[in-house]
Amino acid sequence: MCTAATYTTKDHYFGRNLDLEFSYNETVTVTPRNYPFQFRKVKALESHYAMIGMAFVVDNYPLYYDATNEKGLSMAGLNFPENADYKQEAEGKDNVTPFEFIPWILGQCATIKEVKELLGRINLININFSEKLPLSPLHWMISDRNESITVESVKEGMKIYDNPVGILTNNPTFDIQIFNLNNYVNITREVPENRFSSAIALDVYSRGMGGIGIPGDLSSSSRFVKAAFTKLNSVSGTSESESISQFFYILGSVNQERGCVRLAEDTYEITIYSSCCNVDKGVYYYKTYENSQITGVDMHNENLDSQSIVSYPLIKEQQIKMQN
Ligand SMILES: C[C@H](CCC(=O)NCCS(=O)(=O)O)[C@H]1CC[C@H]2[C@@H]3CC[C@@H]4C[C@H](O)CC[C@]4(C)[C@H]3C[C@H](O)[C@]12C
Repeated sequence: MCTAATYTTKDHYFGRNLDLEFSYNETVTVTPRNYPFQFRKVKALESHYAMIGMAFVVDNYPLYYDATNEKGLSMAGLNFPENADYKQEAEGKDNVTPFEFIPWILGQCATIKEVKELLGRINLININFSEKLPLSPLHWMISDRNESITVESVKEGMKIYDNPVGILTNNPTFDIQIFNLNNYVNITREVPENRFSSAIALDVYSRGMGGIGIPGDLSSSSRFVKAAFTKLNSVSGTSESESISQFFYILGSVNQERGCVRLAEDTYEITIYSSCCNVDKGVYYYKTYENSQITGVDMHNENLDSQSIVSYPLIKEQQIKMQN
């Protein structure tokens, strides 16, 4: 499971939780403008927008999970089992594999408007990265500073949804996730009134009772509701520190704590990392399951005109600041 989110204060923020039972050794990776991006079927991008994000780098190829380019366009891939359906190569289309999708879009587009143009020609094809790394079933959230869309390649074809909430989790398909919010029309952050019945006196004995009914479990449809409510009601100062703190609280509202979701005898799904990218400044912040300190990588501290990718291994140990 995973959750992706956007948030706006003075600047714009994009990030995600990666929830999984293991990790691939992902790194915060900057791809500069002149790194030649090879693709299996379409022409290489010899020069393109620079990007920063979380990637598993294999044979000098960054397999991005989520990233932001220098224009502030961002994109994240999230699990979409049973629903994702990739196609055969088709003539007259841009045939791009799912593991090339993030570089293909972020390399060339600055806005959602431009993304929609490219998506009109794209065909997500069924080619594995390697035998060891077969395709994974994903769907994507793509966001610029003003809007977000959700992209799903399913049996019936490519679906592009406007995403007015700026949240994405996993199954079911996005139309159902959005429809499901109707069931929570009654939820409020205000002190609730007794609308149950005037025949009985009901007491608001605790703060937060307007939220009773928001799901607290870790299923993907429940996380969608919880994260949407938290994000849409978020209030924070506009400084960098206040913005990213609030952002990590939004993601934290749907954290997976070890022990709560068991996959096998000794295997539990956890939030491996949470990220928050300031898309205006190109700074990628993250926390890991064991390291609750925020670590940052600034893409503009790298030479963005170079040809070589730069990767920072995650700092995973807990950082404790002793006060005495
Ligand atoms: C598993 C993750 C989603 C997290 C999630 O939702 N976990 C719940 C699992 S469960 O639903 O609960 O069982 C997703 C998100 C991004 C993915 C990588 C994208 C690049 C690359 C694409 C290649 O084609 C295959 C290897 C590759 C490294 C991918 C591996 C894996 O697929 C990643 C990490």
